[in-house]
Amino acid sequence: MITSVSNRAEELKAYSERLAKKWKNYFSLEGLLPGITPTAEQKQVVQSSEKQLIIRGSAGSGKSLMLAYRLIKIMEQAEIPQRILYVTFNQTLIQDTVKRLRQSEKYNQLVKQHDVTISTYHDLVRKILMKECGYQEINRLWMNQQSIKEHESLIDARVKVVLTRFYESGEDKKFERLYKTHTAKFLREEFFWMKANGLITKEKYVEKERTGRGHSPSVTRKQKYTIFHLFEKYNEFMKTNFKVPQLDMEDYALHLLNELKMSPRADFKFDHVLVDEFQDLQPMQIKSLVELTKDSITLVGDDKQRIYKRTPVSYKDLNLRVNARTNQKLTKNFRSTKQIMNLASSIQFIDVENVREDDQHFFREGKKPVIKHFTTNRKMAKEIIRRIKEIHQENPKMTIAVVHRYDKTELNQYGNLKDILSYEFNIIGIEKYGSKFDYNKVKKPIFFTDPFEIKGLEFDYVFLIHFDRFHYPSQIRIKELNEKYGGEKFGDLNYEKDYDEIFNDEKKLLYVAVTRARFELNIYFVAEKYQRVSQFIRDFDTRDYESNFSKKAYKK
Ligand SMILES: Nc1ncnc2c1ncn2[C@@H]1O[C@H](COP(=O)(O)OP(=O)(O)OP(=O)(O)O)[C@@H](O)[C@H]1O
Repeated sequence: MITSVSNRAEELKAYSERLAKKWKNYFSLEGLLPGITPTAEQKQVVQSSEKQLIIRGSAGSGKSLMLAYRLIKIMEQAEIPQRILYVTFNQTLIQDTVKRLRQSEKYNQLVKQHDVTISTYHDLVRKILMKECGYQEINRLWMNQQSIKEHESLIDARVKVVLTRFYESGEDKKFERLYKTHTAKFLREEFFWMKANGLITKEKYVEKERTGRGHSPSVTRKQKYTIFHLFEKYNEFMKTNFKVPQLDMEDYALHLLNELKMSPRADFKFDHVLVDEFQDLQPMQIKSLVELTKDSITLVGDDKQRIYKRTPVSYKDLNLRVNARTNQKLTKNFRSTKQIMNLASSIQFIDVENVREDDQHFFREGKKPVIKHFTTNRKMAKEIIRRIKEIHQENPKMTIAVVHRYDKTELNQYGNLKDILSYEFNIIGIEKYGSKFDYNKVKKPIFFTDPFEIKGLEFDYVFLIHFDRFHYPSQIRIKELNEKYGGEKFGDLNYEKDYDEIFNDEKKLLYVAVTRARFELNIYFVAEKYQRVSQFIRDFDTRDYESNFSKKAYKK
């Protein structure tokens, strides 16, 4: 009798503890941000109390928004001040995140009680290394296409010095000969790949198969020893040849991991880490963020939007335990119309699931996207100007982006589309994304940008131009590939694999660009004949778009 009473008391105690825990973890999402009523699946990912959580979902499903909600939840439920880190890809996305969070009364109240850092990965690590670990000046890295290219060219030049010294000193005689195609640029790519994946010991590098980057030029096992020697020489050069030791962009994660290994209880660790656009972080960068976390980590992303090269990794190697509870998905789309997403989700990739997202639900409907052919730039410009003026007449505050693929020199040339549009509109770059504009002005703002710069952002109307076979896929990339192989090499398995990979990457860029549009998507191209349209049109179902040319040839 006595035992049974005490058992019951135990049971009751356990029950009330479970209930209390449940209530403690319960967090009300109502009215946190104006105009937003989270869906049941969104609530579920915010409420999750998993210490490691990965949230996936197609473009516009509210991943970034739910990450912001999780940040607020963490702050509200904490009994003592927390150190919280929110990592996003670039400066524009930081501004956008802060702007979004500031709209929440609750965030404004709570943020004063906690230590919240919102930063890009590289800025964060730079700050930790300099402020906490005694590193000397580290140059700041900007996460945009142009700065990344400049950084890569700088490193190419340094690798070239190392390579020249290697040959001129006669040291090369002691090693397996490299091919002519093993240029400084190739070596830099190889070194970055090694660092990004943590293959920094001879054994690991020699054993690792080549994945997630080009297959050319080929490298024999013996040559890998030569390359590893050059890798060590390069690292030494970066460390000792300058007034202060230099870091390349893939060094950051390795240095941070090293510091964390030396002091596992480091003060600079965070209680909670939240990561947006995690598909574009490298394996070692993700690993370092996992290690930088004391309590919880949430990562959100979409593999279809991966626009920077990354090797497929096993989560286990990154110390991430992934199962059904820790890996969640959002399926309702809040940004784009059903018609825009129908077109976007028919783009076929070779490295991510190609399911036409039938489980996806939509918040809004609209016109079918239009693909239009023009014979001259002027004619296209005239149509863009006409349509934008029409949109502005209805609502001058609508955000509009023209997404081009000009390179830097083309952009400075006279007579390009930017030039023509600037007579009518205030042409602005993506760095102004968070700015306020005076819409009463005659010249209204329109964004003129390339697809790399607009990940994570959204616009009411998108005009995607250059949808021809020279720009999608970029013929510059195909040309570089052909140079590597000494011409087109169809029939050569490696060439074909690399060729397909370029197609795949370029399709992801297209996916990112088209999924930025909220209400309307216009896809334009200029060519003598409409048959010069991008080959990617073949992925689309002809019923999903309108065109001013015959679609017959593109029917599947
Ligand atoms: N429940 C909701 N109610 C209303 N609007 C919502 C809701 N969820 C998300 N949105 C809106 O949908 C848009 C897309 O959200 P968000 O930017 O978070 O998507 P995402 O999945 O991060 O997109 P991407 O992968 O393209 O970065 C935003 O304008 C957001 O405010």
